[in-house]
Amino acid sequence: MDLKGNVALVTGGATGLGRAICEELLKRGACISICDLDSDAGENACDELGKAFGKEKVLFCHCDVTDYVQYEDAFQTTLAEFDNIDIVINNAEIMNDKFWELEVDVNLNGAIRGTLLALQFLGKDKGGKGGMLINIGSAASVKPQISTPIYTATKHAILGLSKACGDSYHFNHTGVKVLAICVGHLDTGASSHSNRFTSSVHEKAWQLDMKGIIPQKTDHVAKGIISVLKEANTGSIWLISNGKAPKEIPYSVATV
Ligand SMILES: NC(=O)C1=CN([C@@H]2O[C@H](COP(=O)(O)OP(=O)(O)OC[C@H]3O[C@@H](n4cnc5c(N)ncnc54)[C@H](O)[C@@H]3O)[C@@H](O)[C@H]2O)C=CC1
Ligand SMILES: CCCCCC(=O)/C=C/C=C\C=C\C=C\[C@@H](O)[C@@H](O)CCCC(=O)O
Repeated sequence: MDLKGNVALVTGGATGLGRAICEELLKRGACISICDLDSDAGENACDELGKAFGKEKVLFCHCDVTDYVQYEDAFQTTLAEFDNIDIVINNAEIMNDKFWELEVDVNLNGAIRGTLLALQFLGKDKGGKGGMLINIGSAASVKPQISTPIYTATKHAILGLSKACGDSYHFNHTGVKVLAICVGHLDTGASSHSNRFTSSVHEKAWQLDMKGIIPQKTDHVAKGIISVLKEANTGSIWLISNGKAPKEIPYSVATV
């Protein structure tokens, strides 16, 4: 897919899946703004990707998604550098139920801040040109991860946020397509720290959560995300897990 001339802002873009997404976007001609709390990793990613794809195409903005003002500054800086923002990817996260208030603030409140800012900066009803907002969910958005109930709660909430904001009622006003892409386990090696669980019972449950899981390469998932970007309908939910191709999944709710 050709993304020439598009500008994407990616939170948590310094490492892991976020960085792989940045690389795939650059390969397709987009400019990227890496927004991350980790300045060393962010500057490093900016240098390396700038060398590979052109310095003028890559920007690093130090940004803590728990801080609305910093997050808004990142949008302003990106706009000043590239003149437009077409794609926003809410990817930053932590998985640590021991620090659950921070976990909620990064994973859920951070995605809410990113959603409000994307609608403010991209929304046609706010003078923008429309665009696309991708919220990165997890397999834990649709199947409870019993070792980390609070992480599970944050990732379930991503679906409600994306479905409601991505409804065609809102899209007709804003021109901003909203998708949730749920990702299964990655081979980033981030999975094994024991100090992310609230008790030894929860830590033991991790073995059950990991049963039958095939960890995925970040570049496989990043490619999958790019492949659904343009064709997906607003409000749709996608799953990329166990190394398979992306598939659209239904949003199940009881009749009310
Ligand atoms: N690692 C896995 O197995 C899975 C990951 N996911 C989802 O994929 C996405 C990416 O995960 P990974 O690449 O594994 O994460 P990671 O831990 O490798 O990278 C997360 C990035 O977010 C940044 N970050 C953390 N807190 C931040 C904050 N307050 N403000 C700005 N940036 C912040 C970190 O500095 C880091 O660069 C997340 O949304 C995660 O929930 C979903 C399923 C499985
Ligand atoms: C059936 C449920 C499948 C759930 C898939 C899922 O979401 C799995 C996630 C697995 C690992 C996530 C790791 C996240 C790591 C970051 O929180 C970490 O790199 C941040 C460093 C701080 C820390 O160690 O706490």
